[in-house]
Amino acid sequence: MEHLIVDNLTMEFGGLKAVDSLSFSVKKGEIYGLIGPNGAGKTTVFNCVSRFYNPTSGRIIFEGKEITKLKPHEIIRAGISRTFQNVELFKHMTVLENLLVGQVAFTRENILSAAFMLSSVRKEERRIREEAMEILKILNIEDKAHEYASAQPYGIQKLVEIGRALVSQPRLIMLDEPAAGMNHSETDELAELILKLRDELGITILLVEHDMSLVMNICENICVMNFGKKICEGIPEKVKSDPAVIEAYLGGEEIA
Ligand SMILES: Nc1ncnc2c1ncn2[C@@H]1O[C@H](COP(=O)(O)OP(=O)(O)OP(=O)(O)O)[C@@H](O)[C@H]1O
Repeated sequence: MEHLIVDNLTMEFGGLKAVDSLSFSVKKGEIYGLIGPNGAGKTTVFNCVSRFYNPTSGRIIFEGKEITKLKPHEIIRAGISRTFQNVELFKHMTVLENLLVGQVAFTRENILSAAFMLSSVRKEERRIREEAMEILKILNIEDKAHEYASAQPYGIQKLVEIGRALVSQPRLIMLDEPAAGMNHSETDELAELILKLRDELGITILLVEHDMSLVMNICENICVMNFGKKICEGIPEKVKSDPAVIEAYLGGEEIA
């Protein structure tokens, strides 16, 4: 079943078509890679799907419903969340608090009852904390829960960023260069984590990443972009040996 369909998407900035008539679809439970040289348009696609950008034309369909006109917070409620290229944590909060920020919006209780701290609200708070701790367990960083985010090495901060994207219980998560700045062993652990998110939580993964060995190892299908357009799509073996892909990457990153 198609989980996410990007249909003929175009995003123009002035005269520049950052995304140019792009179509691809991601199946439910798939790990799908979106790759391409610097400036190819990958992050712009994420920004269109998460509705930070208003696409110039085209449609985005999630679970059979068109989401092209939804607002960013409605996208999260619809079941899609994302991470960003640069880690943007609240550095003076603990790791756990970073996951709890913004959670009030998701509770079933209203602000007025929260003000009186009704027992149902306290229960709701407890539930949210327990869920956040569960996420930290999945990420294998529950022992860091009460430490400051800023005290963590970069690799852990990137996991906290993924944790924040998980609190809304997404059915599809878009990861924007999660391995950037990670060393080899951190990247291997990240690969295991992404597989776990898919296999154990059933989350569909859309991955933008420059680390080609990570992409080739865990993605089932890959869309390669260059200058906003799709130049190749398919399984890793096909993409790796495609002449247009090799040409696009010449002088850039090597394809593992
Ligand atoms: N808000 C914007 N205003 C103007 N141009 C933009 C904007 N966002 C992106 N672009 C341009 O769109 C093109 C695609 O950028 P984008 O960041 O999507 O590429 P990318 O494939 O994610 O690159 P990288 O791998 O370097 O992150 C670039 O030429 C970029 O300068």
